Amino acid sequence: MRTRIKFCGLTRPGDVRLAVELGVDALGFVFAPGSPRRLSLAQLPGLRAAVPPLVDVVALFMDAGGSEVLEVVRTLRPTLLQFHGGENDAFCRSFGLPYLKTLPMGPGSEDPLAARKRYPSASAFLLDGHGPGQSGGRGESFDWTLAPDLGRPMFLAGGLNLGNVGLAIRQVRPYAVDVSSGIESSPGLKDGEKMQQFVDEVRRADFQQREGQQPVG
Ligand SMILES: O=C(O)c1ccccc1NCC(=O)[C@H](O)[C@H](O)COP(=O)(O)O
Repeated sequence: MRTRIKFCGLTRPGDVRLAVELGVDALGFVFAPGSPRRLSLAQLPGLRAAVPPLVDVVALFMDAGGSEVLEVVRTLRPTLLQFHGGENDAFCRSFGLPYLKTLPMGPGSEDPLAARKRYPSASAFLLDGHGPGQSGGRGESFDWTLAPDLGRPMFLAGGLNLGNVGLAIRQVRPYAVDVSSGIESSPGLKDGEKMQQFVDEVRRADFQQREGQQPVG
């Protein structure tokens, strides 16, 4: 199976267009308070217009109120929601869209096998490197040997970059990899070269898995 790719924290239509050209499967747009990647409603039409069919548009929230989520859903028309905070399953599913639930994997985090039981409606889980209650997009990795089979598609996130994503895929075999700061020149501004190289590394790791090859170098 090929590893799906989600780029998170996009803020510019040009970055969106390049991600689409590179074949990225899902694009994450951040609405978390205090994030350097947080978008205003005014930015959304231009970003949305840059996404063609068959690419997922993911709206990411962290403990937002229902009215804020609804306003973004109306304006952005996401295909998936991502909840990063302490939202419960009833809230996450109340918008009538499939959702991803982020599970923190940093120090002090709950066992993900216990945490997933509280989200029976989640379409997938995203394991991220930060601790409970913290924001993401900070390049924090975690011990991948702690990533269990959650019985649903798993997105691996936290500190991925072009230097480690191949190893992550070989070791964890996630459904998808999710990256934000590892493909940026500064928070919110994606770097075209890094985006391209990240995708190349994922494709290379998938090819090696398929062909049973050992990595070179
Ligand atoms: O990206 C943010 O600024 C952000 C703020 C608050 C909550 C979540 C946030 N991002 C979550 C993501 O999905 C990131 O892609 C994920 O944490 C991975 O980030 P990175 O370690 O920088 O690749």
